[in-house]
Amino acid sequence: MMVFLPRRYLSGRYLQPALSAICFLLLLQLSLMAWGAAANKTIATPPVATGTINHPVSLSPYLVPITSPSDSLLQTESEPERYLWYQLNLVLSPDFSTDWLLVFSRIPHPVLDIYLPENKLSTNELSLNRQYQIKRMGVDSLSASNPDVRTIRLPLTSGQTHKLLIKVSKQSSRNLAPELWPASLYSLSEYRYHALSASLQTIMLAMLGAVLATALIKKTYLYLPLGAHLSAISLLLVALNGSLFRLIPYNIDPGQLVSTVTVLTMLSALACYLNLFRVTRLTPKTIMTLSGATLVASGLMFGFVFAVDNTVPSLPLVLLLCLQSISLTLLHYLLQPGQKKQPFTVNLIKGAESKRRVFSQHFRESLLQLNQQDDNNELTEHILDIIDGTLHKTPAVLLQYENNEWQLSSHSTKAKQQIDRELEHFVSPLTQLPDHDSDDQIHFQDKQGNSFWGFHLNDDAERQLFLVLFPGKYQRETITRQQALDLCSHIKTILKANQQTRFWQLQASLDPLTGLLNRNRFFQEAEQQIEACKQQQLPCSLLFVDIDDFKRINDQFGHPAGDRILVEIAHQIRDSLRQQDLIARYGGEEFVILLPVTSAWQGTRIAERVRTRVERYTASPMPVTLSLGLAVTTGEADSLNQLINEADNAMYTAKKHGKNRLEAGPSCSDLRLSWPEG
Ligand SMILES: Nc1nc2c(ncn2[C@@H]2O[C@H](COP(=O)(O)OP(=O)(O)OP(=O)(O)O)[C@@H](O)[C@H]2O)c(=O)[nH]1
Repeated sequence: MMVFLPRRYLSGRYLQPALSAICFLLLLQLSLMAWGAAANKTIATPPVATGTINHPVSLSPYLVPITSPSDSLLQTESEPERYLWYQLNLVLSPDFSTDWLLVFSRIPHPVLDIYLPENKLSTNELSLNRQYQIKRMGVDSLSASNPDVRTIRLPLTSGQTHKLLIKVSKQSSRNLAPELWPASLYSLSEYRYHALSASLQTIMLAMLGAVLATALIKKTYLYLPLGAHLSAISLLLVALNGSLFRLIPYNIDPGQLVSTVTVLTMLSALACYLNLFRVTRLTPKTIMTLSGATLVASGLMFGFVFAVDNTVPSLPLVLLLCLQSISLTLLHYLLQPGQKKQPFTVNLIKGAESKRRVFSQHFRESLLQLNQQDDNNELTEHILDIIDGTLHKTPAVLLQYENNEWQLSSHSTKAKQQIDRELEHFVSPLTQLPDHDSDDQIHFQDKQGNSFWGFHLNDDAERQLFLVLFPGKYQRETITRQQALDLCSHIKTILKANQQTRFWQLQASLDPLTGLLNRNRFFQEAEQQIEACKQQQLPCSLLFVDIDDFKRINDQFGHPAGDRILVEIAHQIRDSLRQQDLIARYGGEEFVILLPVTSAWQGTRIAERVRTRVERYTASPMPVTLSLGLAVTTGEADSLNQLINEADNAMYTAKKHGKNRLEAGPSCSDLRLSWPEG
């Protein structure tokens, strides 16, 4: 039962007192048993079996030892000292006239003769005298015609007292005291009951073994209630078979013990159902199955406790209990309770077949606005607004995975914190979703029964977007799964369109060979930057860059190799710039670089860095150098075109002065530059 407790109760603080209490109860039980055994010893003669209405006849677990048979005819036996004699008196209630069987589980004695009363003799049994017939069951008397028979039929007449004499050899092959012979007396119907319950017992023990093995292999506590239940029902079957009565003190009423174990069996079955409710994902079908089974289990229990009135269960009830145990075991294997350490049960739910619901015009318009969202944060904010408006304020958390990092956004701080706390348990199933159908979702359920639905929203490999909704507890969800699926499906469509638009916009802005900005895009971006700097009265510098003697490279290595070198040099230039600098391929082997918020002096430092990096770049088949021209904004009237012209002219001056150098335009006149020669 410990497994139903929250883990904090398993800490030392609670565990120690619990263990002490259990030890105390066990000690108490042992003391009572010892007291019972001691009290039992004071009874001189164990009771002899007698019949009543409720117990027509029962066998005393102790046979009464007698010094010699009372019958004078039996004293004619040779070597009487080799044998022990026992007597069993049976009184069969007048209401019962069925045949009775005396069953021995084991016969380790060379001689075991049963002297039966003479009435109801059958013709093929040996008659010794008028009063008794002998049934030889000892090991020495076994032969092909008398095989190992352990069961004899007793010719008992209703309402009469029967005296049974048992003669055994003193030595037994296993030195087993006769008092401990496992023998039982059954009516014929009881015997069948015994055989059936023995088979059931085997099945239950096999299931118990399988369940305990599963619990060990999976290292999970979740199968333990089932283990306890199967143990209880196995114990019940053992008790019903009668074997248990020989292991317990005589003064305990076996009927009461069986009743107690029966109630324990039913209670543990109920505990198993509760456990299944707790640890499995509850679909309407499972709810129906589990509720029905729990009702049957409760009905059985109340029926037994109140109607059957403290007696041993009937055969149909035992059969029902066993069937219930089998179905409980099957349920456990079919519903597969979640793993240990996993705070959630996690299930993949395949996408619904039904068509998407058509949303209102207003909703579609609000979704379409997603197209205009360039900024990621604005986009997530907008998605959250839509979910708020559409899903009746169902808490939602957006999980973004970008640059190996998870970012959470939500309008509900509580929901965000909850996901944040258990992030690793959420993300590992969520990241499996992109491999599934787009409408598939993950259903998480925590131990309190709260559901979480996880969806994958986009197909962008660099930036994955997931949505986790908190629809509510068990089946009392605020929204239907279909509503959530419809919404996600629409968001996915829009995000895809948005992503494609952005992709093509980006493609149109880039130079196809080098991947740098193209001229048009450079003009758009650079004009905005210059305008922004002008407003804040900050300088902007512009560099015009040309690769020296590129024709020679082409001529020597061919045009394709020239292309590769051009790309490599372009990347070398880009990598020696700051993040805010804009670089574009101006044409051929020429590049323009806008350096925002950069004075002429800072511009010369950056230009020099670019020049030296390319000069030192040795991976190309021949040394490559750059000629650069610098211009800087000086006042209100500066335009981008003017800057480019001035920097271009300065670059030509650099070519004229020997290449592999920087020349500054007139706008940088206050600079006193000193460049290394050639
Ligand atoms: N491989 C390749 N070559 C290009 C590309 N664009 C322009 N060129 C070549 O670059 C060379 C430019 O030659 P020029 O303008 O004479 O100048 P240069 O040889 O670099 O000499 P200087 O500018 O005086 O240092 C031409 O041969 C063009 O064919 C290109 O995309 N790929």
